[in-house]
Amino acid sequence: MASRLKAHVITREVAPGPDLLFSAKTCHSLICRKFSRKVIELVDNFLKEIFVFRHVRKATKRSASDSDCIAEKYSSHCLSRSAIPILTARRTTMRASAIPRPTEPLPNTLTTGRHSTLGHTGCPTLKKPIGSLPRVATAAKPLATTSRAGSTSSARSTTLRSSTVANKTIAAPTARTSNMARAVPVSSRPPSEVASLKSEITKLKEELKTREEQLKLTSEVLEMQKTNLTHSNAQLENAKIKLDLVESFKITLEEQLKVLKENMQQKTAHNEEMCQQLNEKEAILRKLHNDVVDMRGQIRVAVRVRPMLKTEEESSNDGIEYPAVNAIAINQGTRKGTTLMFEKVFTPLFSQKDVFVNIEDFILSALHGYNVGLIAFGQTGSGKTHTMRGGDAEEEEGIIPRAATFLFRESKKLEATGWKFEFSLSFLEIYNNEAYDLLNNHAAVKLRLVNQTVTLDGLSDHPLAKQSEIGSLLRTADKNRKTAATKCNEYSSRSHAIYMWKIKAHQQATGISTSSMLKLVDLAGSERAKESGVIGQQFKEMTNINQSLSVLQKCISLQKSKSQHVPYRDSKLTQVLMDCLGAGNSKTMVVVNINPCNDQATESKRSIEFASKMRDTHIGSAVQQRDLY
Ligand SMILES: Nc1ncnc2c1ncn2[C@@H]1O[C@H](COP(=O)(O)OP(=O)(O)OP(=O)(O)O)[C@@H](O)[C@H]1O
Repeated sequence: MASRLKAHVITREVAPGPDLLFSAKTCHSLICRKFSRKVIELVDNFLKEIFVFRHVRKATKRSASDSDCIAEKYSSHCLSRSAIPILTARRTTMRASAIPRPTEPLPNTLTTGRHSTLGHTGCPTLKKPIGSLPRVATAAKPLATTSRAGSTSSARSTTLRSSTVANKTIAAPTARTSNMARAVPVSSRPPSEVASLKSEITKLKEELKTREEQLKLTSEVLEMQKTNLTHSNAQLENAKIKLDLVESFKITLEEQLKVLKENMQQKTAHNEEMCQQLNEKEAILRKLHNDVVDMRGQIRVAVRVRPMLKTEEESSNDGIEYPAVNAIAINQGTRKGTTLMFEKVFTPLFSQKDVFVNIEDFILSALHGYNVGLIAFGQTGSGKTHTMRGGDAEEEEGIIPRAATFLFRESKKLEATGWKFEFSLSFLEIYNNEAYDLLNNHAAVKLRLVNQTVTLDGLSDHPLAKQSEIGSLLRTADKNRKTAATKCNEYSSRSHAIYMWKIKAHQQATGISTSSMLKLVDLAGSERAKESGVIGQQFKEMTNINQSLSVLQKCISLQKSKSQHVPYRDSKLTQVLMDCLGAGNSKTMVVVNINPCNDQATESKRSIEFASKMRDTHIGSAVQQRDLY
């Protein structure tokens, strides 16, 4: 422990000369030799002052000459001669790292007495154990030439060190020794040295002042930084508060989002359920609708009696009676006609719109995926073209343009339930038992009958994206269709016109796809050569018209009698209409047009009797035309 209690107080670290060493042993010796309290106090003060000096010097970089002043102070009058030998000096090298920090407690008081623990547990005169005081690196210059006096001290000075003692002993005279007299006071130093020291002091003072200013500046900067730090801390606090708010807001939003998601999921599920129910109900509705249509008859027949024309004012029209809403009887003079029942009887009072409203359900079946045929039948001039094509004015529009409007309107409604539709149009004319394309410069169309199915080679197909596109197509067809003036009709159709709609439908949800066909047929009118007064080409036309209509009637009659062979092949007209007449799976409606004039009663009666036959013709239930994949 004693070795740890060394107190190295180095004066020569600041001034050239030998180092002064107070070892634990020295202190111990000092006390054991019963130095007076005064001496010990002096040593104590010296130690303190040197300690303070070291710290101040470290902080202010004071010069070595200041330490000389301290040494001089003590050497001049403080330590007794007997103590000097104890304060031996020796050269010591101290590590810079061992320099005590300014916070290190100062040595306080040395104690005297035999029972001191100095040398065993540490120096009791110092608050910090002496041994813990560091060594300080020093230069090796002699402190003063007078230090040799210390080496000649009394017999009690036993710890003088080696050969360097004479040069290294600090001038530390005591009051009791004559060595004091040998100490060199400042006043006795050479003037040059004093001037140098003073200059050094002045420099030190200036440096101290500079340092103090720097310290002040640094303090101000520190203060500013403290203020900034406080400000930053306040900002940080604010940011933390905001972050907390944002966090809580985020949590609230997340909770709301969660609730919304749950609601959305529930509503989506509910929606899907509703859609499914809607689809199911729509399917049921369709089936019911088609069942109702099917129950009305195999070939549905309606009769339309046109009004009297201005050219017919001289004729009478009292021969036709309407015993019931769906009944008609045509009298021939005084002979009462048979009352016949039909799907519908349209009197001359029925407008174009009224007629269409009564048959639109039938056309709707085409959107539902069924093949549908609507045929206008009747003698020449009875109003077939008027019923099917109509006039240019909106209220005069016939079934063909109204069907276009209806199909687009209804398809939009069905699109709400997930259906998508594609429409395309083809217009075919059968003139003199040959087929032509009414939308392609009257190009010839070749009919091929394979397995009860007719293929129309060369017939152009025109996609229809908008309802407004139908107008130009109809005008083209009107222009290409053969008409001529006859005695019976100023604009008599000399051909059969078939307006064909191809309808493709697809529903994403159910995966159902259908391809159906709607045929709107404006037949040429049957006529008698005598009445129509046609000759030449028109006679040939009339013959072909009558022949094709005769085959049509024959096919319907044989279909009704469930004959094994129905001669559809005998005419191009019956080949094209085969699927509407019983060989296929179409829903078919025939509108029989009647001339109201009494003088046409025979022909009108023949027409309704044929219509009645058609009504009884079984053509089988229509089948939805689903696409198979
Ligand atoms: N319901 C009606 N209301 C008013 N006019 C009509 C009606 N039906 C037909 N007409 C008129 O009667 C005339 C003959 O009609 P339309 O040309 O349609 O007969 P059609 O049966 O087609 O004759 P064809 O077989 O010779 O072509 C036309 O002038 C037409 O405008």
